[in-house]
Amino acid sequence: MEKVACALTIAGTDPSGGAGIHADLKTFQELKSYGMSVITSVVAQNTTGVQALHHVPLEMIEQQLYSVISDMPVHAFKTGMIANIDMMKVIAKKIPSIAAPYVMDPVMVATSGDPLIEEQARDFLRKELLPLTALVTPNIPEAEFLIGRKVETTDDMKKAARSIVHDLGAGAALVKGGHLDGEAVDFLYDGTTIYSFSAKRINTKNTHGTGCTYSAAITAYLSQRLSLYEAVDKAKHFVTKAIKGAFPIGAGNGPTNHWAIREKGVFQ
Ligand SMILES: Nc1ncnc2c1ncn2[C@@H]1O[C@H](COP(=O)(O)OP(=O)(O)O)[C@@H](O)[C@H]1O
Ligand SMILES: Cc1ncc(COP(=O)(O)OP(=O)(O)O)c(N)n1
Repeated sequence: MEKVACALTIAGTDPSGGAGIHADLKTFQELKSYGMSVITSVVAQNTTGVQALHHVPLEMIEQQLYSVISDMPVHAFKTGMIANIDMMKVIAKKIPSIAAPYVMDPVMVATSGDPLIEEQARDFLRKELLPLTALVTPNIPEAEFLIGRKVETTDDMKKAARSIVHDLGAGAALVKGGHLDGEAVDFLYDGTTIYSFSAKRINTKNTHGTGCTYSAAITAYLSQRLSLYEAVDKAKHFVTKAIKGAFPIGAGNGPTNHWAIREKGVFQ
């Protein structure tokens, strides 16, 4: 029988299709991993922000996890939006039974600035979920929260990546530089070596879903048994292409896009 790489995302939804579960599944599909999902929250949102949140009941999150894990192979998985401590507890309990690399996108606020997780849950995520990861992928504000100090330079980014691994117990850390000026440079620390991944900054406001797409691409490549370095390297190329191809649709920050055809006059 042929083997298929299977990737799972545990996250919230985005009916406008740019972020969350929707971005993750599109990315898995494009990168030729078989995509599966467990929904934590149904989020009414679009390119302008978050309009409403509905949290899936805990027993239903647990049931979805059971349905996937008891029947399907999982070769790598990621988490995105996990809104509160109770949800985190349910997920943390199941993680040890998934024998696959865990990529955490420590989602806290949307690009629009709307909060996606409860204030008190941030500490739980740092103390209880982070040590279970193979990789965590914070942006600058997320890294600042995790280590409790400012991250303003590339040197600070490298130090943050080291702290997240050595002081907080993550398997590896990828600190992303999208929120700084200049080159879009990210630093990966795997416990021994710092690697950098750099791309020319693209002048666009259409970055809705970049973090989701990037961590999903890493998860897809890990599910295909690439090394952590190779997975991040290929995912960086993928997300850069997706930002280049982002759409000026919607009134706010348009979604990233990797392949849909952009013809003059077709969009808006
Ligand atoms: N304008 C941009 N041009 C090119 N790459 C970017 C741009 N903005 C972000 N990136 C890259 O997109 C990825 C996501 O980064 P970042 O914006 O820092 O995280 P998040 O989307 O979670 O806030 C990183 O690889 C970052 O370097
Ligand atoms: C359900 C859900 N999960 C995550 C996000 C964050 O996406 P976005 O606002 O685009 O920020 P980055 O992916 O760029 O960090 C979301 N909006 N919704």
